[in-house]
Amino acid sequence: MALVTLQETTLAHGRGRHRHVVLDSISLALQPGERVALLGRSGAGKSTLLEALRGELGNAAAWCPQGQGLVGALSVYHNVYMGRLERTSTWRNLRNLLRPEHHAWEAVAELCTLLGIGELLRRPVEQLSGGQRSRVAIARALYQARPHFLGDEPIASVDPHQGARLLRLITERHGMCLIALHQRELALTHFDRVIGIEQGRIALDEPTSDLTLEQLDALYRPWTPASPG
Ligand SMILES: Nc1ncnc2c1ncn2[C@@H]1O[C@H](COP(=O)(O)OP(=O)(O)OP(=O)(O)O)[C@@H](O)[C@H]1O
Repeated sequence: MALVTLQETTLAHGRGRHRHVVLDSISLALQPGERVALLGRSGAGKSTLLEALRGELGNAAAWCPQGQGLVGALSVYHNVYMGRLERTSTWRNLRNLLRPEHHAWEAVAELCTLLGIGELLRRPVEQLSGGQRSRVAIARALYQARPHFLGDEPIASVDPHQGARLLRLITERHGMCLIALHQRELALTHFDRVIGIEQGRIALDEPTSDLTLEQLDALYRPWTPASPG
């Protein structure tokens, strides 16, 4: 049985005169255990689709947002710890903010070491590089320890080699993974299926074994509105 299904669903922003349809009457089903890459040009609707699926999956999916949503003034430890804030009481969270609990510190440290940022635990996130921040955001999503994973360009700021390693870490810890990215080679090598969106529709939805780089490149070609008549 599919984990989540969209059936002729239209996704839009705004209301009334300001309503802007991003994806029109799309259908898709995500299966347990699938690793799915989400591709499409900037503005194609990847984030919009991820938000809709996030609404469907709720707490079953860890969420790694675009732009990371980190708190710059807080340490790496505290940003990662925030992945589980909702699971503990406000009082305990406040106490942990001032004086980290030993077992929470150990768990975050272990995760950060795995991601190559173990030595940065006490460093405020605002003092990190873009790639280091990406890894903090991924650590925070992994710390959520949810069955599935939704990621909006989580490896955008890292080199391909590191990107491949991070994708492996994410996919081996989750059942279904749906990850937006622009690295087409990694989409082919680290995923089972690619969903490509273009001009308000799902233009491609195939197993990676049936796909070539050229087919993925086609999702990024500049498009011109159809000429009249
Ligand atoms: N809150 C919003 N209100 C109105 N329009 C929005 C809103 N968020 C996104 N859009 C519009 O919806 C369309 C799809 O945006 P979306 O962020 O889903 O694209 P994307 O594929 O994730 O792009 P990128 O790769 O640049 O992150 C764009 O035209 C964008 O301007």
